[in-house]
Formats: sequence, C-alpha cells, structure tokens
Amino acid sequence: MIKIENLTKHYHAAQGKVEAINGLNLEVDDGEIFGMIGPSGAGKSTLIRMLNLLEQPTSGTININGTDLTELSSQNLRAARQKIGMIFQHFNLLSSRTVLGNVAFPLEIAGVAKKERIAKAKELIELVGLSDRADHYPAQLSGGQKQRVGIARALANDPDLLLSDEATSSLDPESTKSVLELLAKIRDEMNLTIILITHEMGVIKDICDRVAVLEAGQIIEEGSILDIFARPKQTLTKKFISSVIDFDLPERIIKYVKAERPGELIRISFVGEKTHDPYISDLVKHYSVDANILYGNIDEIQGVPFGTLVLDLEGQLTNIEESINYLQSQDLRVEVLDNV
Ligand SMILES: Nc1ncnc2c1ncn2[C@@H]1O[C@H](COP(=O)(O)OP(=O)(O)OP(=O)(O)O)[C@@H](O)[C@H]1O
Repeated sequence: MIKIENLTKHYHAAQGKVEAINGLNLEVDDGEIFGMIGPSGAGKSTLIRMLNLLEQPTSGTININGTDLTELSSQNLRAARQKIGMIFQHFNLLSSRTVLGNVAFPLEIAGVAKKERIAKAKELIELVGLSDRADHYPAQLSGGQKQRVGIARALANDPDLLLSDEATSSLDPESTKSVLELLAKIRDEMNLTIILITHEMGVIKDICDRVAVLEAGQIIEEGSILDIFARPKQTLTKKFISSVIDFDLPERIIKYVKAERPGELIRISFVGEKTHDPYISDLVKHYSVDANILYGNIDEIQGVPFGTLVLDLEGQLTNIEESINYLQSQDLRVEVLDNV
C-alpha cells in the first residue's frame, strides 16, 4: 500500500515561491490503477516525481509498503527505486541502443549477468508484443511501439509500483488504446500497482479503478471511477467528465427549461443495474404523475452502463415532490432543472 501524508513541495523560482503541492494526503491500494487528473500547473508531474524521490518533498512522508522513502539512506533508496518503474510521455529511450539493449539497460545497472539480463529482456519484449522488433532502434519504431519498449524497460526489475507520467499524451487514439490495454494486462498478470497522471479524462475512464482530481497542489475530489462519473461534486471534475461524456443538454431542452410550463423538469443520472430498474413506470403507477422522457443518453464505463435521462413530470405538486423523493431513495442522482 502507498500512503502519502501531508506532502508539500515548494519551489523557489525567480518570480518567488511556488507552492506546487500543498499538504496532500492519499492512499493507494496494492494492485490498483490509480489516476490523477488535473489542469496544467496543478502539480501532477511534481507529485509523481516525488513518488520515487526524483523530486525531494519539502515536507511530508511517502510510505510504500511500510517504508518511508523520505527516511531512506541513498543506498536503500537506490534499492527501493528499483521496485518502482516509470514510463514517460516522451519515452526517454536510448537512441543508440536497440529495443533489447534498452530493456536490458536497468538490469545492467542493477548488476545482473549478461545471459540472465538478455533472457529477462526477451521475456519482457515478448510480453509487450515486440518480439519481432527486438533488434530495431527507437527511431525505427512508432510512438506506440516506443512506449511498449518503455513499459518493458520499466518492468525489468519486477517493480511493485509503476508510475506513468502522461504516457499516452503524445500517442494517437489507437496507440493510446493499445498501450492502456497493455497496462491493464500487466496489472492483472503481475498484480502491480499503477499510478498514472494525465490531463485526459478518457484515459481515466478507460483503465483506472479510482481517480483523484488535482487542483493547485491539492486533491479536490477523489473516488471510484463510477462514483466520480455518476456523482461529481466539483466544477473542475464535471468539466473533465464532460470532455468524455456529453452532459450538455440540447438547445431545444434548454429553451424548454426556461419556458413557462406546468410540470417539473428533472435530470436523473444512473449507474449499473439502475439502468434496468423500472422506476419510470413506478412513478406513473404509484405517484400519479405523468413522466415524459425528453432526452437521454447511455454510455459505458468499464463495461458498466451509465447514463442520464431528462424527464418532464406533470401532476399535482405534492405528487411530483413525492415522486422526486422516491427517485432519490432509489439511489439515483436527481437534479431539478430550473436553471441551465
Ligand atoms: N523546477 C521548478 N521550479 C520552479 N517551479 C516549478 C518547477 N517545476 C514545477 N514548477 C511549478 O510548479 C507548479 C506545478 O507544476 P507541475 O509541472 O507539477 O504541474 P503539472 O500539473 O504537471 O502541469 P503540466 O500538465 O503542464 O505538466 C507549476 O506552477 C510549475 O510552474
């Protein structure tokens, strides 16, 4: 388990003090894929670089499997770092070495004998699907293939933790998808923990179990993917979500919300099995209201259906209120749309 407590990082730049990370607390479970998302300057790179002490914290602790990295001697820190792999946006491969040479490099540093390190590197190259490219140089590879080499290299010392610093940000959508699938496969097969930072909510939606939203060096919201997508609280979180799921109401609905009308307009958000529940017919049957569906969409998050529905409820005011209470009691997120 990874436990970060009261972590801060302040830089002293020419323009004055920069508070990049401000008293951040976080726990990540073993085997989790944990995403951190935030706008530019939120502190994502600073945070991930502190997780293997590439960047020294100003204060706070970083505890990995019971060891506080900030307390380690430089020799012990070197050993601890071998158990933390890292992949980068621009791959950071050695251009003068082949794929095999790049993947074997960390083993060479760790003092592993040549025969052994070649065998291990070949095994990893096969795992990332590049066996036919082992003798190629980075310049002969596509971006997606380079990142696969980066992943194989990061796994060379059998890490417990893999840090991903915007690893798919310079890849096209197809390569992004296949790299994310590879990361998910590695997590499943090797049971390692992955912490990734990104500014793309699509990445979070596709592979993360949990996510933290970072703003101005602090976590402003955190939770499981489904929870965050179904019940985002912060404006910034909603903004990120709307980049992958279209929550915007069509113009005709907005006009209708603003118009004089007899009933109440509500938007329901639902997740998972709730998509199958007959709650609309329940409304009509038990609360004597008419429910007209004006708009709806259903998406899927990691195989779980997720959607919203805009209903126009008409009937007596008390019946409408009771029906809204009923929907809320069904664990659905219900918003009354009197202002959009
Ligand atoms: N070496 C440094 N010296 C001074 N200030 C720094 C340094 N590195 C980062 N910062 C500042 O710390 C803050 C957080 O930067 P950081 O790069 O961690 O953000 P980020 O969320 O990764 O942004 P981006 O998505 O643009 O990479 C920013 O205000 C940045 O200017």
